[in-house]
Amino acid sequence: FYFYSAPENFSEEMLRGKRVIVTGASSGIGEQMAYHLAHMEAHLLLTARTEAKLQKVVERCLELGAASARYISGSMDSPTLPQELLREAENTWGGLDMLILNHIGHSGFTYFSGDVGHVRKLMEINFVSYVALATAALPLLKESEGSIVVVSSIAGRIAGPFTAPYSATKFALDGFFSSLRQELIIDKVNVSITLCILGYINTESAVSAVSHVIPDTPAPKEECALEIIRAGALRRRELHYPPRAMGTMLLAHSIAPELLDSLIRSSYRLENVRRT
Ligand SMILES: NC(=O)C1=CN([C@@H]2O[C@H](COP(=O)(O)OP(=O)(O)OC[C@H]3O[C@@H](n4cnc5c(N)ncnc54)[C@H](OP(=O)(O)O)[C@@H]3O)[C@@H](O)[C@H]2O)C=CC1
Ligand SMILES: CC(C)CCC[C@@H](C)[C@H]1CC[C@H]2[C@@H]3C(=O)C=C4C[C@@H](O)CC[C@]4(C)[C@H]3CC[C@]12C
Repeated sequence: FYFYSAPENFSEEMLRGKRVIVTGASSGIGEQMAYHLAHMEAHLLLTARTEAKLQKVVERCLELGAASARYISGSMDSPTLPQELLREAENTWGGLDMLILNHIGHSGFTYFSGDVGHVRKLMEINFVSYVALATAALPLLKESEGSIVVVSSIAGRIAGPFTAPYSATKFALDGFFSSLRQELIIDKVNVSITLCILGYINTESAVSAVSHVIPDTPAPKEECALEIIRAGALRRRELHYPPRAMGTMLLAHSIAPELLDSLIRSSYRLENVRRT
């Protein structure tokens, strides 16, 4: 079924000494992934825009036991940052084992305003930079038989209201990386691609964007971060987290998409959506 067999059981030792890049590592799920990986004694190269936050995360990673930890700050709308990061990995480690693509640009939770420029910019940050990073990393990952982990969302499989530009960027990731996975298998290249389909997670940015509209309790970012690392290490095709809620949504979407759409609309506090 698969030309190589993936490991069945996860243990923290799988990450010991591994060389890992995490994007969007200054806050939220990316920050939590950095802490888990540090505890597992991985080598870390972190990135995001805010240098002051990255400095603190790197410090904490070293306290937690990271084999090494450094950062490069910059915005993913810069076309040179992906190559800069991979050059750093090659120069300091001589290779790379895992690339975790997690960053997103800011997007509101509201009716589509008609701002096409915002869509273009978000595509650049949330999608094109992922392609550029994976492209720059592929030679190193081929050598190490490493892994690419792409953090996406249920909003990248099922489109709900108020996330049109964001959803588009996440659907694009699925199209690109699912096609690339097929090509790697055809070419017998042993680099795994894991797509993470996440539900509502309790990061500061998500809670402040949607808690006035979405009454659900968000899932914990710490556990979410660990599940992403585990799925990547086990070379899984996809992660669904939280598993039961995402499983139910995806099943409902395939059986009765219109019914699910209407349930989603009726579960939101529409009167609280801020029109900009
Ligand atoms: N939280 C949730 O409910 C859900 C999250 N997800 C996915 O999980 C991932 C992480 O989300 P979450 O932790 O909530 O997000 P956060 O907003 O907490 O973190 C986003 C990270 O991206 C960085 N970032 C923002 N803009 C840029 C930029 N222009 N260039 C480079 N880096 C940038 C931020 O740092 P800085 O500002 O310093 O650059 C930060 O480190 C995303 O891929 C998201 O789509 C999926 C489903 C639900
Ligand atoms: C079937 C689904 C479309 C609807 C149900 C689940 C809803 C409640 C969940 C699932 C995915 C979630 C969003 C997400 O992926 C990422 C972000 C980016 C962040 O910066 C702001 C919040 C936002 C828009 C989340 C909002 C809440 C969403 C729509």
